[in-house]
Amino acid sequence: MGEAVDPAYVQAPEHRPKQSVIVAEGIPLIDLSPINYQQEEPITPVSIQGLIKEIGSACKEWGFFQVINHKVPLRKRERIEDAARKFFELSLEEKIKVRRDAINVLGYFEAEHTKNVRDWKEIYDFNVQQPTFIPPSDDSDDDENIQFQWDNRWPQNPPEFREACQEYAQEVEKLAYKLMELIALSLGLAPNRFNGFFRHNTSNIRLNHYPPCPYPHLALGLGHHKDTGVLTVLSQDDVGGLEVRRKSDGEWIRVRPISNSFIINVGDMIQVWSNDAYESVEHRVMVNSEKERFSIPFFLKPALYTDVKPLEELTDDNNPPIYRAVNWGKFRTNRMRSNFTKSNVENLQIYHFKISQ
Ligand SMILES: O=C(O)CCC(=O)C(=O)O
Ligand SMILES: [Fe+2]
Repeated sequence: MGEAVDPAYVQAPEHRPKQSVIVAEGIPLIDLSPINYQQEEPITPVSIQGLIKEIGSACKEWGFFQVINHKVPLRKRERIEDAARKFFELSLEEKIKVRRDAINVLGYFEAEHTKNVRDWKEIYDFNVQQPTFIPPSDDSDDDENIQFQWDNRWPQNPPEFREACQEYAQEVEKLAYKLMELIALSLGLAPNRFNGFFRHNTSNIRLNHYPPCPYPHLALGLGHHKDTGVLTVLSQDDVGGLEVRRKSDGEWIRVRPISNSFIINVGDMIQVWSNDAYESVEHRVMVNSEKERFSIPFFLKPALYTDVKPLEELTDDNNPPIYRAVNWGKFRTNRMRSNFTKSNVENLQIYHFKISQ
């Protein structure tokens, strides 16, 4: 990545980062110490009314919050961070041995596009569960319906990479399910209401590396987007750069790094299940010319065969469903194609599933 500006990375003027950064009050900070997410039984709502309220209003007002006292062991988090750093330090030649391609959707990739502009980053993706592979339902009207391969592609180096990734995945997954119980309760649902959707889940973890960028005022580490899945649990380092679109006024707000915390955000599927009670909110990542940055999102995602539609308990005559069913496998496949290269068509977005009123 030289000094000359590569037009592939240049954002349209309205999407370029602003020089002044608003940190303001920022997204809500929620203390999870009232729950013990290690226990197997669903949480009992009585003792945690306050927490459920906080989660509910954070989901409604921001779609984002930050959690502390989450009980994911710091040691495991540091271990995967260290493995990620060592992996990205390898030569490009080494890294492309596990490079993603049009069929293998997991592994290393350095040419991601978001909304058809190239992101200033490199990534590594792995699935949390080795899938019992269930293809998106037979789709004869879709001539681009390719059979993707979902096998994890582990690099040889650093040697501890695979173990570090898998250990961390287990811990962060437990946290994600506990958060789903809290979110269910905050919507007035039974805590285990969402459990059934994740038996053959397609959850994945992404390692993000944003190298220093010589023209940070023109490019973005990651262009503005919404997360397509159910829930994201993100670990960011202390550099900062993540910005969230504030719902109240549309301003971009910087998320302040807090050590040993996680950033949680609602994805498109919660938006559909909740019939817009909780919305998936836009976010993006700024880069800077001095420091590289690392982040590790865990994306909770349902089984490929899941039809996601507004939950019956949350809809009635006065609040009719505003979405038709979204088949997760098809939605994901379609989006995956568009992340791969620059294309001339608009990406499939969740609003395309809105029932016209
Ligand atoms: O790097 C970050 O802080 C955010 C990453 C993100 O939003 C994503 O990978 O979807
Ligand atoms: Fe994201």
